[in-house]
Amino acid sequence: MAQFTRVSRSVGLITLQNPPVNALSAVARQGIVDAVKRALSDPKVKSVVICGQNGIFCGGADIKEFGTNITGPPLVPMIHAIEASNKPVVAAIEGSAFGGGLELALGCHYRVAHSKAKLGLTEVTLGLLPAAGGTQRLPRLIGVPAALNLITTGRHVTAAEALQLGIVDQVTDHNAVDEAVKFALSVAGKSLDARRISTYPCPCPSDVDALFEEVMQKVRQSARGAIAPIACVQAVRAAATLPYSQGMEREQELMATLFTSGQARALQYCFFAQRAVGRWSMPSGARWDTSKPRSIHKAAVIGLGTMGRGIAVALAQTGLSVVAVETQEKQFMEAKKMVSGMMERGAKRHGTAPPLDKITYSQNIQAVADVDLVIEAVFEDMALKEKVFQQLSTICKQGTFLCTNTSALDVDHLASQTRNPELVVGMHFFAPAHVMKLLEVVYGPRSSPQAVATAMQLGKKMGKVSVAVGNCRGFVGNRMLKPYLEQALFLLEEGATPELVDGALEEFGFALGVFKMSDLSGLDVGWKVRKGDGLVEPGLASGPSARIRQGRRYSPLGDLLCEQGRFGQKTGQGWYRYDKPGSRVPRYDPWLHSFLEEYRTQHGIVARRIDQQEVLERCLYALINEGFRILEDGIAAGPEDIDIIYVFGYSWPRHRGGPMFYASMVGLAKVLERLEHYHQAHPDVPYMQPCNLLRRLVASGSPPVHKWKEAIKKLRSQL
Ligand SMILES: CCCCCCC[C@H](O)CC(=O)SCCNC(=O)CCNC(=O)[C@H](O)C(C)(C)COP(=O)([O-])OP(=O)([O-])OC[C@H]1O[C@@H](n2cnc3c(N)ncnc32)[C@H](O)[C@@H]1OP(=O)([O-])[O-]
Repeated sequence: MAQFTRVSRSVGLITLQNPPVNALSAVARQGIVDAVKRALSDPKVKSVVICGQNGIFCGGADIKEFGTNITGPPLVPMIHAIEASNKPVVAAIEGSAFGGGLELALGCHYRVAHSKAKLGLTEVTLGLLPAAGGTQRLPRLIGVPAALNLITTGRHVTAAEALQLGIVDQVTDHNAVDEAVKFALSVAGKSLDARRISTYPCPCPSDVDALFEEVMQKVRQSARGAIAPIACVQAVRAAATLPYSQGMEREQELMATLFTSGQARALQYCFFAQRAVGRWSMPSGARWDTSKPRSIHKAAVIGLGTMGRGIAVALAQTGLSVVAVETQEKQFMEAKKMVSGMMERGAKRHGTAPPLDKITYSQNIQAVADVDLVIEAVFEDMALKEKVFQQLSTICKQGTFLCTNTSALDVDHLASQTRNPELVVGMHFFAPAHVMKLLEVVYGPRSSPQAVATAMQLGKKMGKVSVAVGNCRGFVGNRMLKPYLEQALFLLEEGATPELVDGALEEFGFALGVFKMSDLSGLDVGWKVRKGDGLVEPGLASGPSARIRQGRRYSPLGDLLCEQGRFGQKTGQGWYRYDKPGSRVPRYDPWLHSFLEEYRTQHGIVARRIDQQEVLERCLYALINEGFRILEDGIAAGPEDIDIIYVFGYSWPRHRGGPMFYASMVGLAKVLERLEHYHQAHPDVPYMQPCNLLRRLVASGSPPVHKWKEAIKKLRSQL
C-alpha cells in the first residue's frame, strides 16, 4: 500500500509501504494510484514527494507476482499519470531504487538521492528488460551509450555516479525525504515542460547503426546465450530511432517474449534460490533461525599456498584480524609478498586503503593460540591435515572453531582428531578465494549447529554466497563434477575432440568447456588425487584391463598427459597448446590429436561421429544424476542448494538456473529415459544408472522443482 500525508502545508507525501523492499505489488500499485489522485485533486497540495518506508525507496516490480495472474493497475499508465501531473513530483531515493523502482523515479519530474543510495535497471539479471518505460526514458535522460551500459548489465550505480550521469538532480548526506520536501517546495508552481523525460528527444549518436552493431556484437559475446541482454539492446535502439510511443510499443513486445521465456523463469528461480540457501537446515533438525552464531573477531589461516593466500585476503578485507601461518620458509616469504600485492590491487580497484595491518604473519603454528576461528588450508593430504588438526586442538583456546578448506576429504575424520569435534566444519572456498563468491560450509555428523551458523555468518560477512552441505567425498560441487569430467574423457576415447566437447559446453553457456577449464586449473591436481586413490597405472598399457579400475570403466587419458609433463596452462601444454607456459589462449594441438588416434588404435577403439547433443546429454545428465543421489543421501537439503553451488562455483550458466532446475525444464522423464539409454550402452559406468529418487519423482508425476523438497520428504517417509 501507499500512505498519503500532507507535510510543510503544501507538499503531498506519498510513502510506499510494502516491506521488506517496497516492491510494486498489485496492492502497492493501487495505493500509489489512489494517493497520486488524492494529491492531484487536493488544492492545498502544490507539489508531491514519493518515498519508501524504512529507508528503501523501491525494489522494483514484485517478482513473486511474475508467473501468476497479475491483477491491479499496470505500472506503465501509473507512471505516465505521474509524469503527466501538473504538480511537480519529486522522488526521494533512499536505500535502493531498482528496476521498476527506478522507472517510477524516472516518471517523476525530479530525483533527490541519499549519498548511500544505489540505483539500477536490474531487470536483465532476472531475464527481463525495464518494461515500465525504462528503456525509453533512460537513454533520453543520459544518452544512448550510458543507458546501454546500465540496462544491458543491470549494474548498480552509486548516488554520486547517478548524479554525474544525470539520473538524479541532487545528492544529500542528510535525510533524503526532508531534502526532497524542501526541493518540492522550491519547485512548486514552476513549469514542468522541460521535466517530462518521455518528451525529450533521444540524444542520438551520428552513426546509430555502427554503434548498435558494435554493442550488439559485444553483448552477444558476453551473454553466453542469454537472450535478455540482446532484447535490452533492441529496446534501446527503438528509443534511439523511434518516437516515444512507438518505442514503448517495442519495449512491451520485447518484454512479452522475455516474460514467458524459460530463461526468465531460470533467472528468477536463481534470485530466490540464492536467498533460500541462507535458510539452511541440517538433518538433525538444526536450522538457521534457531542456531545462534558466535561473533568472530580474530581468525587464522594455516598454509599460505594459493588457497590460503586468497582466504587470508578475504578475511582481512572483511575487517577481521588475521594470523597467517606458513611453516615453510620459501613459501612464507613468497606468500607475504603476494598477499600484500593482492590487497593493494583490491584496494586500488575499490578506491580504499589496503588492510595490510590486519594480517600478522608467523612461521609458528603456536601463533594461533588466541584466535576465535582457524581455517586450515594446507596441502590436500589427509596425513598432513590430521597432524594439523591434532596440533590445533591442543594449541587453540577453548571454543575455537576449527575449519578445513579441504575440497574433498572427510571432514568428520578430521573432527575425530580433535578434542571437540563439534567445533569442526568444512569451509570450502573456490579459487581465487578472495574473488569467487561461493562457499560450501560442510557439516559432519558431530558438527554443532553453532559451528555451522558461525561459518555461514562469516561467509556472508565475507560477501560469499554460503551453502550448508553434508559431508561426503567431494561434498556437492566436486562430487557432481567427477562423472562430468569422466564422461568428457570417455567421449574423447570414443572419437570426440577437446574442441568438440568444449564447443558444445560453451554453446550451452559455460564460460569454459571442461578441457579448457582443466588446463586452467592444472591437470596435475586430479592426477595426484587419482594416484592417492590407487587408480594410476604408469605407461600406455593395452588390453581390456587398461581401461578398467575397480571393476568400472576408467580413462587413463589424463594420466598419460601428466606423464608427458602436460599439466595445462602452467606448462604450456595440456588438452591444448599455449604459446608459452602461463599463457592463457588455448590453441589447437596437432600432437594431441595424433596422440588420441594412437591411443584409440592401441586400445582397438574405432572412432565414431559424436554430436553436440550426445556431449551435452552424457556430461550434463551424468552430473545431474549425481545431483539426485546427493538429494537422496540428504547431503544437500534441496535442489536450490545444488543449483546455487553450480551457478556460483562452477560457471553453470545462470540463465539455465543450475543443473537441477535445468533437469526440471528438460523434463525429468526425458532425463530418465536418456540416462537409461546411456547406461544400457555403457553398463560399465555404474553412475549412469538412473538414481532411485529420479525414478520415483518421475513415477509421482515429475513435480516442479519447488515441490521436490516436499516430495523427497514424502518419499523418505515411505521407505
Ligand atoms: C507484464 C508485467 C509488466 C511488468 C513491468 C516491468 C516492471 C519492471 O521493469 C520489472 C522489475 O522491476 S523486475 C524487479 C527488479 N528489481 C530487482 O532486480 C531488485 C531485486 N532485489 C534486490 O536486488 C534486493 O532484494 C535489494 C537490493 C532490493 C535488497 O537487498 P537485501 O536488503 O539484501 O534484501 P534481500 O534479502 O535481497 O531481499 C529481502 C526480501 O525481499 C525479497 N525481494 C527483494 N526484491 C524483491 C522484489 N522485487 N519482488 C519481490 N520480492 C523481493 C527477497 O526475495 C527477500 O525475501 P525473503 O523471503 O526474505 O528471502
